[in-house]
Amino acid sequence: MSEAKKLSGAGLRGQSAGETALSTVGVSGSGLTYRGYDVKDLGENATFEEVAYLILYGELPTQAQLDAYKTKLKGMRGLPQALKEVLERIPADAHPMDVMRTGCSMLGNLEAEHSFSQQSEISDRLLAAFPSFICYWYRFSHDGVRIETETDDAQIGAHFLHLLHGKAPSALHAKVMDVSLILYAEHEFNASTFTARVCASTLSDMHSCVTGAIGSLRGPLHGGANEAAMELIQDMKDEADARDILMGKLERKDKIMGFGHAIYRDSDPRNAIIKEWSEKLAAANGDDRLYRVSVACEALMWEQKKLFCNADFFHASAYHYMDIPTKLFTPIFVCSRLTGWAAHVMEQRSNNRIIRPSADYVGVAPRKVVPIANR
Ligand SMILES: CC(=O)SCCNC(=O)CCNC(=O)[C@H](O)C(C)(C)COP(=O)(O)OP(=O)(O)OC[C@H]1O[C@@H](n2cnc3c(N)ncnc32)[C@H](O)[C@@H]1OP(=O)(O)O
Ligand SMILES: O=C([O-])CC(=O)C(=O)O
Repeated sequence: MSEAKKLSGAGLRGQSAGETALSTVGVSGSGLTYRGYDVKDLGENATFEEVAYLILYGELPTQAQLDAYKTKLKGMRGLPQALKEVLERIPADAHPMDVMRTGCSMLGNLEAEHSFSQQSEISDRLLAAFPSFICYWYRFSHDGVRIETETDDAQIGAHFLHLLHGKAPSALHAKVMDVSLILYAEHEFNASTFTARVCASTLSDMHSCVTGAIGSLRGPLHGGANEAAMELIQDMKDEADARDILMGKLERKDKIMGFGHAIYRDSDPRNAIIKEWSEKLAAANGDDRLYRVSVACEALMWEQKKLFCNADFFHASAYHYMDIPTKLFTPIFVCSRLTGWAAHVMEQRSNNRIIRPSADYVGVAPRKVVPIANR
């Protein structure tokens, strides 16, 4: 078993910022559990709706609870007219993460959280509505169509692909989306979740917490890495080309997106799972170039830097094989991580003290204001 990564230095690394009962990350160097269940076990033996229920409500559902939950979520997919009008005004060249942020914020105006007793309803509503509003905006701004966001798909992953492509996905694509949503659902005190918790600690509303979290997830050092990884691999012709491109980047000391992790030491347990599905998609697709160059990148990064793929790297090829436009990669992460964010907000609220750390002052010594005419 590997040792835990040495955690110290800037970025609050290694400092406990609170307690959580939601997940463990890299407790023994690698490994990820949601409420005590290994993510691999969940990926193999549960669906995303079961995992969302586990994260938001504390236990895996019974069949009756799951059926009722799926029916409930299905009934919450519609968008208010005012939100559609806002989405229609956002230009096609906007970043979809900005669309998510605006959509979440707008829904907070239309369906505000007036009391914390509404927190579970609001979380379920966001979980159901996120795929609707990213696809509504995308299809309107790119194809000029106003889609109907209430599909009959039982699961969120299939529903997303259906809205995006205008037809129900294959069983393989629906399965991969479902697993992907499970992998991205929760990850302890990562940057976006911590953003949500800081916001929650002021006793703010759920939509504000989630809107802030979306902003944090957008950056390429966090969720935005899956898009950046796609941009890296998309033009690699073959394994040799992949090695040349990466060596050049390493010589220039560029960051390679989709590699490394703040907590894990020698692997991210989500990588092996999505990598396997990417390989299956490549085979089904009949063109495995993206998969092969990704494997070559993985080998070279380990050989040269002892850096491993995080959850984002093989998601790039997997999503591409399912015809998902690159700029929608990080919004899918949002559709999943909403579960973790919302559960952390609820956990923070249940035992709250405002999060307000201190800073080490490194500025100038105390001084007097010089009258403006003498400066
Ligand atoms: C779902 C997710 O959010 S997973 C993370 C997604 N983000 C990325 O893939 C972006 C690329 N990766 C990174 O920038 C980093 O690895 C982070 C942000 C994830 C973690 O950052 P840190 O905890 O500061 O990394 P860590 O302490 O392990 O870095 C050790 C060294 O490896 C280098 N390093 C880490 N990751 C990379 C990388 N992807 N490419 C090149 N060098 C890297 C660091 O620059 C550092 O070098 P230094 O000691 O010379 O400064
Ligand atoms: O934990 C982190 O720092 C980033 C990450 O992998 C995640 O949020 O899924």
